[in-house]
Amino acid sequence: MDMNNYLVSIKEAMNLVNTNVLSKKPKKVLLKNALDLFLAEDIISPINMPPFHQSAMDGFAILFDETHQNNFTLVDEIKAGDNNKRTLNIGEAVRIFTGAPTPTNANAVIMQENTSVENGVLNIDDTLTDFKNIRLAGEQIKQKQVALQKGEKLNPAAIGFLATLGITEVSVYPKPSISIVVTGNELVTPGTPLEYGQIYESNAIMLQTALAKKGFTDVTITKVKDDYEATRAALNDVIKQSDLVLISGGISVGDYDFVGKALLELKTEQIFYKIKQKPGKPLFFGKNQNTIIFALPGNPASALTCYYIYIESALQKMIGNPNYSKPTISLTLSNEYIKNGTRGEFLKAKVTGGEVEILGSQSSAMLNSFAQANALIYLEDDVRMVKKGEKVNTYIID
Ligand SMILES: Nc1nc2c(c(=O)[nH]1)N[C@H]1C(S)=C(S)[C@@H](COP(=O)(O)OP(=O)(O)OC[C@H]3O[C@@H](n4cnc5c(N)ncnc54)[C@H](O)[C@@H]3O)O[C@H]1N2
Ligand code: MOO
Repeated sequence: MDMNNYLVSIKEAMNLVNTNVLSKKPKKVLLKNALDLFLAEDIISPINMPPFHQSAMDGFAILFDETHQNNFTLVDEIKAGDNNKRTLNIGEAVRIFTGAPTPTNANAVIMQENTSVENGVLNIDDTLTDFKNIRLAGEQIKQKQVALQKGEKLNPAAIGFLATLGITEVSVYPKPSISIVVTGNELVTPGTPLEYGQIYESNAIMLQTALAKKGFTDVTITKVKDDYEATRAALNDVIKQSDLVLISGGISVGDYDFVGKALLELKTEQIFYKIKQKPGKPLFFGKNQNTIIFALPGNPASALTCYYIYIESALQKMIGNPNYSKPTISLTLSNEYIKNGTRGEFLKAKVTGGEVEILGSQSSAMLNSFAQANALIYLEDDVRMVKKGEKVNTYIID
């Protein structure tokens, strides 16, 4: 691995993530486990839906023609679920209920509010039109037609729709298994008193909940000390076990930053290391066999920014989202900001109404303003300042 000083641009880094992360192999899953996953194949309807001509109302199914438009003879009753496949003669009617199969040649259902019955004869106070209140067999979808196409996202309606067709399993791109590895001698789990020199570990729970928010829950967390052997052993394990490894800290140039060296030792292919951006300059992205690896800078705001900008896209690629792009809008800025340096910047920001405000505490070590942010403003490398009233490119984080 070349831990050199070349910085890729933000655009290059985004492209490299998009081109190097591939979807997982499709897998059959039960429909109830397929929410928000993407179809890996077209779904062909095994049946007509509805499967039979169906009454849309409680009332009477009739067979009329131009000579016979009233005074129908009641000959039967059919309720929902009845296995009664019958026909009518002209001038006949059956009592019928919503969802019941209409007589196969019935040409209208009249809702009961518009009828009266006397001595077995049905009188109608309604206009008669062909197939009034009848849901025709196959009118929603016909057998062998494509119900949903490959690449469609399975929302609850899609899942319901497939269930109406009797489908129980679908082939989808599964979610990745994810390992979060947290490095740092100084880190203590919240709940324990701090000693001098220690801080509370917060990146694991932050990343874990960010993943959970997007439906990624197959996550394990490993904590390692700043020790080369321990780091290498932990990374070796998680790389073997996971589709995606997110490492926090230890990726910079300090004497106790062992992540880069360990990844190299484990024959990880470096795709990039360091981006011309603030925060999150020392972001490492690579592959080891089929495992995608991001080594995130330990500074909490840097780690989370990298998650939103790069890892969310990688996750969408992994689950086969065919057309994902980060939700971006151009908004009017409500305050001014002077940018130092030539790195592109992602600024914690708050969108209210049609405007966006750059928040205070932009330090990559701080989360206090990030906690109130719902957006990241992207300023390109060559921007020096942005003024109130200017339009800025804003990524919505939700
Ligand atoms: N000589 C240089 N030093 C540094 C550079 C540089 O280019 N040259 N880059 C700086 C930048 S920018 C960043 S970002 C950090 C990244 O360093 P590491 O990824 O090696 O992260 P650590 O040193 O382990 O931690 C940085 C910071 O974050 C705190 N931290 C780490 N993990 C957690 C956690 N899980 N929960 C809460 N806080 C965490 C850690 O205590 C440090 O304060 O390097 C700069 N240095
Ligand atoms: O790149 Mo570091 O993430 O700015 O603090």
